[in-house]
Amino acid sequence: ARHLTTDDAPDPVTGAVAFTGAHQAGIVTAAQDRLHFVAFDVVTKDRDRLVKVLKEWTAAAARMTAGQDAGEIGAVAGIPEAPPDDTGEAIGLPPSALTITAGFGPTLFRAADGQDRFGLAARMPEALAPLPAFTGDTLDAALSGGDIAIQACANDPQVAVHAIRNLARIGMGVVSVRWSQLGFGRTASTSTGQATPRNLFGFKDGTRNLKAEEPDLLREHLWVQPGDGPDWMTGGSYLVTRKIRMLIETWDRSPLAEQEAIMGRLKGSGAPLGRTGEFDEPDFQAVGADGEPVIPDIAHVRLAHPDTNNGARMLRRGYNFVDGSDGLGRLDAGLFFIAYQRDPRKAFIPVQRSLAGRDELNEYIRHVSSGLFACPPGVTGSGDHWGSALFA
Ligand SMILES: C=CC1=C(C)c2cc3[nH]c(cc4nc(cc5[nH]c(cc1n2)c(C)c5CCC(=O)O)C(CCC(=O)O)=C4C)c(C)c3C=C
Ligand SMILES: [Fe+2]
Repeated sequence: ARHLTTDDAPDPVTGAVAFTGAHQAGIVTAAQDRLHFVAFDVVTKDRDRLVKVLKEWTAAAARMTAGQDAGEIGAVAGIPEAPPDDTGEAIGLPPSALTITAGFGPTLFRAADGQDRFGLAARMPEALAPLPAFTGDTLDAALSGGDIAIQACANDPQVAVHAIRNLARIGMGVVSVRWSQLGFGRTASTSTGQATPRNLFGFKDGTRNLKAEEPDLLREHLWVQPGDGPDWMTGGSYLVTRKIRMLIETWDRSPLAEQEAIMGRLKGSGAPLGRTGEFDEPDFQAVGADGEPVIPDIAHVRLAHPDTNNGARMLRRGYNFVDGSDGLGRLDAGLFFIAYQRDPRKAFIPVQRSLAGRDELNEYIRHVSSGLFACPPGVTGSGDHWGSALFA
């Protein structure tokens, strides 16, 4: 089991990440290479049926993260007359550092028409108020929101997909898939032991991130603290997802120096402009021989920096995606942005407001989907389940 400072390293022998602990795994866990993310709509009005699924999901998630079949009988050991309690495509595959992380969306607490669907409205945290609209948003409602989100991350795509598929199977009749996203390359490091990966613009992404080895910063910026809101969220974290289409063909025709000015960092090393090392502090005061700031005023890293945003910090954990082509001769590619934080009103919202109006990057990106979810603390033992304190 993990402690407050959370050591989420996979077991050296089995490659499994512990499922139980003070916090959910899959947040500060060293970002795995693959993602399958799903947002569900709850299609029942029956609160007991919903809680039953949450219990079954928790048991299945505990089993799958340990490398076992989703159900106790397994994919091939049951009676021939019944559908198996596991779908089988992960037979023989190791745990692959699978983590399964659950969150609850605003609409679970209160429907768009104000209806208190499951008697939870009084328990909705203020921090879960729906995100505001941002300048330039081109969101697709069908790809946004959702009552319950499940993030499955693993180092094998088949293991991540198997996890989501089996939870969807177990939830049939109670939840239905609203939207889902595959991601193939992490775009962030969440541990100082990890090399910084690159996004599809070719830049190192995740250099300056909250990392597992900084417990004081995690307490301040990542984990919900006692007194922040309803008790059921203490030890949890708020998840923001944004599917961001990247116009990579346009980007690929822009000069290297322009790309670096837009990001505010060098493409090769990832160093801030004017410095040499990836982890050097950016110098936002430095002025070049031409009298212009070395890091332009509209550079992404300046606009996203805590100094520009009242100290705002978040743990980014996104993935690259390519969803085929768009029918116009271009790849449908981008970044599935994932950020966890103690309070989105003090992190994602102000930072995105700062970016939305001014960031030069906006010429090359489109936000097409948005999600906000309250991820409760970790489950602590065999009697516990996702949402136990919320539904108590
Ligand atoms: C609202 C939050 C953010 C969105 C949306 C976002 C989109 C986005 N970012 C990149 C590429 C990079 N971002 C980098 C740093 C960075 N980005 C955000 C926030 C959002 N980015 C923050 C808070 C930071 C860190 C700022 C800091 O503390 O210095 C970087 C630099 C490397 C790094 O530090 O990670 C890159 C590169 C893309 C391509 C993108 C949308 C598609
Ligand atoms: Fe960014």
